[in-house]
Amino acid sequence: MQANSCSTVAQLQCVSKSYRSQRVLSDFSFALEPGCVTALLGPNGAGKSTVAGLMTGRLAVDAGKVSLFGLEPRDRRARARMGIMLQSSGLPDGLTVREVIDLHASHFARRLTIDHVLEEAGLAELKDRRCGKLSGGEQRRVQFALAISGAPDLLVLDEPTSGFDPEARRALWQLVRAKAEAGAAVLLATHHMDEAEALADRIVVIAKGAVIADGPPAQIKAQVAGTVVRLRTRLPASRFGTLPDMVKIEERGADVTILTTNPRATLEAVFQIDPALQHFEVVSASLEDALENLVTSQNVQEAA
Ligand SMILES: Nc1ncnc2c1ncn2[C@@H]1O[C@H](COP(=O)(O)OP(=O)(O)OP(=O)(O)O)[C@@H](O)[C@H]1O
Repeated sequence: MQANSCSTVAQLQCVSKSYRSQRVLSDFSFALEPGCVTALLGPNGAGKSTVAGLMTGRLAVDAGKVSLFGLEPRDRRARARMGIMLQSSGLPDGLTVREVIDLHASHFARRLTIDHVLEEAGLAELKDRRCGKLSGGEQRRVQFALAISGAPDLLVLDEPTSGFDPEARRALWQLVRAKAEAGAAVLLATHHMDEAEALADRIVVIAKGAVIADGPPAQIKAQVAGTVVRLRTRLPASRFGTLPDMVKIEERGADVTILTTNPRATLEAVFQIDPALQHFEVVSASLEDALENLVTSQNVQEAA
């Protein structure tokens, strides 16, 4: 992905941002391309919402430049091409679902029809319900409906599926993919690995306000090349505390799970400690393990 590609939808160039004395982003650069879901992944407080806030013009940079469709992000012409679903945004309790979508969509020249939005967001049956009487998950769906109602070229979704049941999550993922396939650029801020893996064409991992990995989901996984060794042992996990190439270890009863970068060396050491070991398996690390590994190794490098 070329940061300066002419097809870039949104771009942060060498951006810095602090809240009072706390520096959240330093010299941060990042760009979004059309037709691509970019997941911004990272631990709590990494700066994901701050990146989304700067890109959408809700926050102002201290230094550096943000451009949206080649314009200032607060420019009305740029905002007209963007749909946003934030972590928290209230809906008017007294308006029905249809009324609130109608009201919101009326600000956009290129709006979709209300019936189309209701259908796409799976809200047709709830259209006459007052927003104050919706469940948390249903309110999130209305927020998604508002985000797509102006037929945006850029969709910014901050933790879009929080409060969703598994079926509703998958339904929203399908809708988001369809928007990207139709050409929209999608920025997805999340700390759910399964969400990033299911949805994203590209994952950008940030920790402490810096990009520590950027690539397709498979590449992020391969970058760590971690392997999980699972054991069932009678020994306490503390006996395995200093295995070679071990990234982390977890114990649940007799089951011990070890994330390692060298399964052969780790297993050889395990057998030396527990020669009677009968039950073990070796599997590829999940994206979640890969992320944890990346963030941990970044912290270790910083401490060195
Ligand atoms: N308005 C604010 N005033 C002061 N500090 C803030 C403000 N907004 C965010 N921060 C701080 O900036 C840092 C980055 O916050 P941000 O919300 O961007 O992270 P995040 O990656 O989105 O976190 P989360 O996953 O928890 O939503 C955090 O330490 C947070 O406490």
